[in-house]
Amino acid sequence: MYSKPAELDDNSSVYKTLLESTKAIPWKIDWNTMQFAYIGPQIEALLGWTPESWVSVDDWATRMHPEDREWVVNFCVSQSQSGVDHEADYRALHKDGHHVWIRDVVHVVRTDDGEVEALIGFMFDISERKKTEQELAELQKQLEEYSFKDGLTGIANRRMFDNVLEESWTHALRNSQPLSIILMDLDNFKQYNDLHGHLQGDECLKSVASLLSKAAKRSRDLVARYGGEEFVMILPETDADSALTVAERCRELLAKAEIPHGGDNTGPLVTLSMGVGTLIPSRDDNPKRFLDMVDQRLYEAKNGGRNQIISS
Ligand SMILES: Nc1nc2c(ncn2[C@@H]2O[C@H](COP(=O)(O)OP(=O)(O)OP(=O)(O)O)[C@@H](O)[C@H]2O)c(=O)[nH]1
Repeated sequence: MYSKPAELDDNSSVYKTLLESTKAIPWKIDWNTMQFAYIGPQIEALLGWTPESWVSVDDWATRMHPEDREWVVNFCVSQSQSGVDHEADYRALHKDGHHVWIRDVVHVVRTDDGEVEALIGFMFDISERKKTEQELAELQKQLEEYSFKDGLTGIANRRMFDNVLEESWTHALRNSQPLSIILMDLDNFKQYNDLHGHLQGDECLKSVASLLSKAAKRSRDLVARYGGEEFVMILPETDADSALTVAERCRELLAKAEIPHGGDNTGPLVTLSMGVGTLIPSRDDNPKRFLDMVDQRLYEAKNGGRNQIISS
């Protein structure tokens, strides 16, 4: 039978020093009593609780974030009962009340006849790693938002518009429902920029985006920035009369906002030209042709003297 070399016993103080000088915190739990047989003194520096205060597994479980406790305890108990080494990440409670992210890596020690005898493990402080992970997740979220959002005005961008149009088209086709689109373009905006400066131009675009968002009231309506000084609205399940009502509401809201233009040969206020289109899609149509038709109406509105709505 294997017997431990004598120098291992002699070296036990060396091992103890080594264990207690690592950043990872060693511990041992006796399986029969569920009591801590040992925990490294480093635990106090990490969590504030003295080593002596870790008496039983209950101390371990109660010093855990309530949202983590149930699954971590259940997981660790079931893995240990099956004799499987395992690890778990959870938030441990610091004595002063805040939480510290811990990774507990657990080895199940068994007797020669296979009975679980003890659990030994190391706790690692992974708060830095978790912080980085959380920051990355936050950045990812922002990136997703930026890629579907127009950076200047905060409303949906062209990419979002393309996606929503595709989706609304399919829905309308499947359910034989009307779909409306309003294309809008600010009048004489080049002159506005020339007169008031590009920054003021940007402010104007932001105000228009905000008031258009108020004009589209249903949750499935979408207002997007289509391009420079062009905006677009998708109005699902909306017939021609209702779409015209929304377009008129846009014009009224802009008139009420009274954004001064003041260019030569323009009215005193900023205005919009609009093309409105409605159809119940059939298999012979496609979204691009529909958009071209609405764009043609916008063009007519411009040619007809601007600040007007062409809907048929
Ligand atoms: N400030 C600002 N101006 C923009 C932005 N995007 C486009 N524009 C300006 O919008 C103007 C559009 O000019 P045009 O296409 O000639 O149209 P317009 O002067 O509005 O004339 P009509 O459409 O015929 O009424 C250009 O001067 C662009 O520089 C932007 O993000 N910010």
